[in-house]
Amino acid sequence: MKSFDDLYAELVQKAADRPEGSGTVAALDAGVHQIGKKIVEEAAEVWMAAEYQSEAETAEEISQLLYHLQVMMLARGLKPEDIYRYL
Ligand SMILES: N=c1c2ncn([C@@H]3O[C@H](COP(=O)(O)OP(=O)(O)OP(=O)(O)O)[C@@H](O)[C@H]3O)c2ncn1[C@@H]1O[C@H](COP(=O)(O)O)[C@@H](O)[C@H]1O
Repeated sequence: MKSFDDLYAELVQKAADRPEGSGTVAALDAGVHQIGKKIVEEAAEVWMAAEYQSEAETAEEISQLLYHLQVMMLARGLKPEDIYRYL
């Protein structure tokens, strides 16, 4: 099972290697404004899933929000440690 840190390491590699078809590379190229819009969209989907959908569906939406937050971390040059210090 993939952890938060595992996913971050994978995304760092994607950003460096820039493989064809990577959604992460496309999102990073689109920039902070577009990534921010996606975060807001995914956050709303988490909210709606938590109110009206199953636990599994809510968990999936949360995973997608975490992914897009990690893309924003990469776009702004933030590492997990930079976030953990505030937890
Ligand atoms: N965990 C994720 C992940 N979660 C969410 N997403 C993206 O976020 C979107 C969220 O889905 P929605 O249901 O909101 O779909 P949507 O609105 O139709 O999506 P889009 O039209 O915006 O693509 C998905 O379509 C993916 O593009 C993710 N994209 C990639 N990953 C993982 O990130 C890694 C790198 O991925 P690539 O860069 O694509 O190789 C891989 O391990 C992937 O599994």
